Amino acid sequence: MNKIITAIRVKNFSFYYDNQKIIEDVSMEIPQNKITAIIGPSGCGKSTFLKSLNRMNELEGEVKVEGKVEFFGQNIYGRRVNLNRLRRQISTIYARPNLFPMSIYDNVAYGVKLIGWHPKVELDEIVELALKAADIWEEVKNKLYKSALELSFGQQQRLCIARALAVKPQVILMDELCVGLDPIATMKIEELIECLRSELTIVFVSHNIQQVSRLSDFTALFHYNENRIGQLLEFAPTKKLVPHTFNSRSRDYVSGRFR
Ligand SMILES: Nc1ncnc2c1ncn2[C@@H]1O[C@H](COP(=O)(O)OP(=O)(O)OP(=O)(O)O)[C@@H](O)[C@H]1O
Repeated sequence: MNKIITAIRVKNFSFYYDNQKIIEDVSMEIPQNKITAIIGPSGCGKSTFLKSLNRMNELEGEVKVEGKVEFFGQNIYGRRVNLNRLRRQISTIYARPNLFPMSIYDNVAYGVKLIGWHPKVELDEIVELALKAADIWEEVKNKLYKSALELSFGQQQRLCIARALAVKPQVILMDELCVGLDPIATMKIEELIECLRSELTIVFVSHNIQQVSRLSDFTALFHYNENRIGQLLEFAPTKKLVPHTFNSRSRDYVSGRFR
C-alpha cells in the first residue's frame, strides 16, 4: 500500500469573522492525491473552513485565526506567505461558475498569463491540455474564441476546472460543485474528478452523501455546537461512512438528513 503523505495539516484551528468565532479547534490531516469530502449541516462552517485553506475568506472581511494550517509544512498564515502563489497552488472552484466575460481561450489562459509571458504556441498547448484534462476540449475546440458565457452551466463549470488546472495547482478546493446541474452534467463532473484524483489533492464540500460515498476517500464531518460554532466531529475514511460506524451524533446527521 502507498504511504499516505499529508498535503495540508490543520492544527487546533479556529476562525473568526469580525471577531465572531465561526469554527473552533479543528485539527485534521488532508492527504495528498486523495479526495476529502466535507459534510455537515447548513451553517456549520464548511465553506468557511474550505476558504480558510487558501485564505480566500480574507477577501470577504475582517478575519482572525488561531492555530495553524500547514501546506507541506509551511504555515499558510505566516507573514511571508505570497497569497497569489498560495492560491495558485491551492485553487478554488465555486458552486456557481465564475467565468470572466471573455473568450473560452482567454478564460483558460488568464491565470497562466499572470504568472509570466509564454510564446503563443506554448500558451495554445497549455490551454488545449487544460481543456482536455477537464474533458471539455471536444465540445469547445471549434469555438475557442467565442464567449465563455455562451456555454451551458455544466460546460461552464468544467471550463472553470480547466482554468484552475491550467496553472497546475497541487490542491483543488471545490464548494458544492454540482448544485443546479442535471444528472448527466453531474456525472461528467464526477467522472472528471475521478480522472484527476491520482494527480491532485481534492477537497470538496457536499450535501449529497451519495456523491460523497462515490467520490471521496476521506470524510470530515462538521457540526455546530450549542453556540452555533462549527466543530469537526469526525474525520475518517469514507468507507466507514455508514451509520453504524459513526458515533450517535454523526449517525443522526447522516441518517436523518440523507435517508
Ligand atoms: N463573509 C462572512 N462574514 C461574516 N460571517 C460569515 C461570512 N460567511 C459566512 N459567515 C457565517 O459563518 C457561518 C458559517 O457559514 P458557512 O457558509 O461557512 O457554513 P456552511 O456549513 O458552508 O453552510 P451551507 O451548507 O449552508 O453552505 C454562518 O453563520 C455564516 O453566517
